[in-house]
Amino acid sequence: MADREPRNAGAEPLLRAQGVQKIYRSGEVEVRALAGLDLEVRRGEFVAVMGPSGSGKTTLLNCLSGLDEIDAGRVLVQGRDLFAMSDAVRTAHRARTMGFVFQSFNLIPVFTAAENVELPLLLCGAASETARTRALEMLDRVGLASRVGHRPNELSGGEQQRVTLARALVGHPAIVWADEPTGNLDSGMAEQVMALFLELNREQGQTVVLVTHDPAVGRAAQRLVGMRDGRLVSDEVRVDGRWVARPAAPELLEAARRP
Ligand SMILES: Nc1ncnc2c1ncn2[C@@H]1O[C@H](COP(=O)(O)OP(=O)(O)OP(=O)(O)O)[C@@H](O)[C@H]1O
Repeated sequence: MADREPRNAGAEPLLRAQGVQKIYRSGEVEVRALAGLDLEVRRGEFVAVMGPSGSGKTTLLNCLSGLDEIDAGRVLVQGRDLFAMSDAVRTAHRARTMGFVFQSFNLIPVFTAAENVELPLLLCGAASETARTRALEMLDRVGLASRVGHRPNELSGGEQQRVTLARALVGHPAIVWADEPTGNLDSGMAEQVMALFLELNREQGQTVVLVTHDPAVGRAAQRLVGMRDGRLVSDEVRVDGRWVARPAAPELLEAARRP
C-alpha cells in the first residue's frame, strides 16, 4: 500500500520539515504554535517528541502529517511537498503513506476489531478478502488473534490500543504518527503497548514519530526531540545506552540504530 520508493530514497530523508509555522487565530488573539520548525526523520527512526504542555507537540504531529494546514514553510514526505497538493491528493497520499495512533483510540464502536483494522485497506481499494486476511494477520501480530470478533467496548484499554496499532500498521505505511498512545493506559498496559511499538520498529524498520509526556516512554525511543515554544530545542539519539546529540551523517545514524 505504501508509495513506491523514489530512486534517491537513501539520500532523501523520509520526512523533511522546513521553517514550518502554525498560527492559531481566534478574534484578536494569535498563538504561534509552531515558530519556524525544522525536522528531518530518516527511514526506520523511532522518534519521541517531548516538551512542556503547550510547547506545540500535538500541533507538530497534526501539521507534519498534513492533518492540519500550515501558515508557512514546507513539509516533504518521500520527497513530495504535502502542502503543494490539493486537499484530495493530500488525503490520498496520507492514507497510503501514514498510520495514526491517538490517545483516545478512535475506533469505530459498531465495528469488530477485524472490521476496524480492515477499514484503511478497503478505503484504499483493497479487495475485501485481501483486507480480511491482512487484518487477521496484523491482529495476530499484536497478540489479539482471539479477539478479532470483539467490539471496542468488549476490549480492555490496552487491547483497544493494540487494535489501533494494527489498524495503523496494516497498510505498511512509510511513517506512523502517535499522539500520547499510552496516555489512557495504566503503567503495565503502557509498557506492553510501547514494547510492541519498539518490536515493530526493530523487526520491520517501521518509522515512528511519537508525542509523549511520559519520560519513560521518551527514553525507550531511539531518538528524543525536545520542544519549547513551537521550536525544537534538543535532538539526541541513543548510542550504546547513552544519549548524544544527533549526528547529521547517515552512517552515524546507522550506528545509533544498532541495539
Ligand atoms: N485549535 C486551537 N486553537 C487555538 N489555540 C490552539 C489550538 N490548538 C492548540 N492551541 C495552542 O497552541 C499551543 C500549542 O498547543 P499543542 O496542543 O500543540 O501543545 P502540546 O505541546 O501538545 O500541549 P499538551 O502537552 O498540553 O498536549 C498552545 O498554546 C495551545 O493553547
